[in-house]
Amino acid sequence: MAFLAIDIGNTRLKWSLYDAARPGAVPIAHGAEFLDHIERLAEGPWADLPPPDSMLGCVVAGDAVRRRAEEQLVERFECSPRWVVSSQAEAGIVNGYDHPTRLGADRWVAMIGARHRMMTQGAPRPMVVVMIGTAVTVEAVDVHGKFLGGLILPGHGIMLRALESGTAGLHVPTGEVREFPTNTSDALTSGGTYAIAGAVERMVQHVRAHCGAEPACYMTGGAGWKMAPSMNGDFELVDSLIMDGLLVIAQERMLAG
Ligand SMILES: Nc1ncnc2c1ncn2[C@@H]1O[C@H](COP(=O)(O)OP(=O)(O)O)[C@@H](O)[C@H]1O
Ligand SMILES: CC(C)(COP(=O)(O)O)[C@@H](O)C(=O)NCCC(=O)O
Ligand SMILES: [K+]
Repeated sequence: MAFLAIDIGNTRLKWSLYDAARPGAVPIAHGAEFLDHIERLAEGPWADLPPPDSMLGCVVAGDAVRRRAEEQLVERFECSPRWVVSSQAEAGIVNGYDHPTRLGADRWVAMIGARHRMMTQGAPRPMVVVMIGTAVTVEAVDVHGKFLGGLILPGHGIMLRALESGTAGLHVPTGEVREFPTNTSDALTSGGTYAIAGAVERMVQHVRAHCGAEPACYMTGGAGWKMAPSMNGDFELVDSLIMDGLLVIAQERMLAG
């Protein structure tokens, strides 16, 4: 029962094909396409794949992008598209958002993936779940799996473009992360990196104070590896957090009939 998981963010579509919708499954194949290249999937990376029996995805890019992905799915696999919508509760997470369905589906699925991982690692703990994609999100989840709330920040690229377009003198190549930057490139790169690291540190403090326990901290997203060396504390970098969450949800829904 092959299963295809898809995550469409604001920059790239990521996909993973598994032999079954089972948490912990190893992908048979996986890939990522920038949104401009979605039309290549059916005749490119998907051309020689065994067709999945089902799929589940999350999409936060617009409706037009979602439709282009659905066209590829139907063209290549005749597979009915199914997309996760954030809800009141699913797979161990309870949604504390004012309007639960307005929470980005990628954030919801990543928390579900993180909670599942944390429960396999030992006793339940609160969590901080960080996603470094086009935007950066920093979620707080208590020991019972309640999503308390989260931060949204601009990602590295958006921060740099905002500074470039809002100033006369900030057009420079990417620099290095330095504690005390002494040139414009390093100052910009370090500023962006420590803005994210600082926001994450604050959320860790908030969770520690609110929950009275040390949170388990997970980080994911296309630019997670860039942030990892600059993070304080014990962050586990898990590239597959969203795919893991999709596997958990797909299996639970299958078991529920
Ligand atoms: N191969 C790559 N080369 C350069 N940057 C990358 C690459 N992959 C990811 N990134 C960085 O990660 C971000 C996109 O990550 P991703 O998780 O795909 O975002 P989203 O989910 O928002 O589409 C980009 O903004 C970019 O900074
Ligand atoms: C915050 C996001 C833009 C992150 O998108 P991404 O960086 O993964 O492309 C996305 O999850 C979103 O559009 N959320 C809806 C608003 C919300 O979660 O409150
Ligand atoms: K994402």
